[in-house]
Amino acid sequence: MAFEQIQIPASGEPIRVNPDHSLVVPDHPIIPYIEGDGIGVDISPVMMKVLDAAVDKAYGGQRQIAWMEIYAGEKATRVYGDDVWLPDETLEAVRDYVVSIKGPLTTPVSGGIRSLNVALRQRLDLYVCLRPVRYFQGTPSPLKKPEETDMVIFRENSEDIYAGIEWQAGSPQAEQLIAFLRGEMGVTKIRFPDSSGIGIKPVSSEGTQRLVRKAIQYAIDNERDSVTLVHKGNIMKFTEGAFKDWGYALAREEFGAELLDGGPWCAFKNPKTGKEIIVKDVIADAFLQQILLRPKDYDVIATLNLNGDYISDALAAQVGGIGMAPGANLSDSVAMFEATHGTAPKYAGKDQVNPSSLLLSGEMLLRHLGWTEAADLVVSGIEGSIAAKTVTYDLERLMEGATKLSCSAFGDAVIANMG
Ligand SMILES: NC(=O)C1=CN([C@@H]2O[C@H](COP(=O)(O)OP(=O)(O)OC[C@H]3O[C@@H](n4cnc5c(N)ncnc54)[C@H](OP(=O)(O)O)[C@@H]3O)[C@@H](O)[C@H]2O)C=CC1
Ligand SMILES: O=C(O)CCC(=O)C(=O)O
Ligand SMILES: [Mg+2]
Repeated sequence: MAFEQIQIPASGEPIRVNPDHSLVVPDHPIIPYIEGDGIGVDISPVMMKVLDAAVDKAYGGQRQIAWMEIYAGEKATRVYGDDVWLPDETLEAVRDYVVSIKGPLTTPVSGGIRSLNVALRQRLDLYVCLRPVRYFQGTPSPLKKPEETDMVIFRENSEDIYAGIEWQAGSPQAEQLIAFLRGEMGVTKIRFPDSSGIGIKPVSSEGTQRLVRKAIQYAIDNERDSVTLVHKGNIMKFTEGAFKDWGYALAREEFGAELLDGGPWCAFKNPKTGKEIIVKDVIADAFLQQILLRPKDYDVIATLNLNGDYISDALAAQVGGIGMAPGANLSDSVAMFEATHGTAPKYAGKDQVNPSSLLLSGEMLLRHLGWTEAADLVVSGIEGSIAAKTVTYDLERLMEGATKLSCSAFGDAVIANMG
């Protein structure tokens, strides 16, 4: 395989995928990375340094990541030319090298380019956005008992209003669609038809089923107690309401769940442990207050794309903020890890922000490779740094007696605290 701009490291080998989707991971896997816009320049080098140190410490030089830079966002326009934000060879590399990691990418509000993050997820059909939310002892939190927040979000990543099918107010397309809706579909509820932009919200049974299947399987494999379908189905009946109905139907038909008290809640026995797993649902607005008041009631969360976006940042705040929140975009074979937060432009290049989101995304990557010893070292390094109260500005400003470290110095503290 030859690329135009991507340099393939001579020292590494690609990861391969077996027909059953399991990975064949060489000792020197080539891992593509996108540096990212804004604070990407701060956190990505720290992430690579920390992961390299963890792998070295865990395997004494026998294993090593061969990093391969690939390009998207502003850096891609510098490397490939003015209007190239997401080169085809970046998509090819993410697909063909199977496991990758990215920094955040800027999306302008209102006009300008569409989200490159959404484009990566859609074009590679990375249909699960997996965002675990856990508490690290000592992290400042607005909650009295932040350790009770322990949830894993499965956010549908390929459809919903987030797919970006929309037309600007006053455009010929918006006018044509509004005329069609009013003239041929009998729609009378568009309050200001002459000045409305229009967005479309596709939600399918196929998209819902594959997402909810993954969430339930995760609950089985990780011995979790419940899966909650979060939706706004009372208002958006045939999109969010259908998500709930299709999710419950899948739990019954594929996992043998039986109705509890006449339903719709249902439950089945975990085939691995015999323990009951409850499948339940909650309306999204109520959920946002319950995660603050009764976080212990929630475990694995399956939700639609936009809800998942909001819920990710809300839950992150409960355990210390989006500087601490990792994630992964997954298809059945390809995995692209990324932080939950964005490019935080006001901090770009200042070596200030918390790299933990990306470090913990890297920790998920190591675990995905089966390199659990190295993954555990990243966790212990972060735990040790927080316990020692040596933290970046976002945590320091909320802690008493803490020492404020730069982004890169925090990475060094994580390395020093491994073990
Ligand atoms: N997956 C992706 O690539 C994502 C990209 N984006 C994009 O990022 C851009 C900026 O979005 P914005 O809404 O400002 O959201 P951001 O997540 O970039 O930043 C919002 C605030 O969160 C805090 N924060 C973010 N990252 C960190 C960190 N690593 N350490 C400590 N604090 C952090 C900062 O808070 P404080 O000011 O209190 O210090 C920051 O001002 C947009 O273009 C958006 O589209 C957004 C989300 C995800
Ligand atoms: O694509 C973007 O710019 C924002 C994405 C986002 O907020 C997210 O995935 O959590
Ligand atoms: Mg978001």
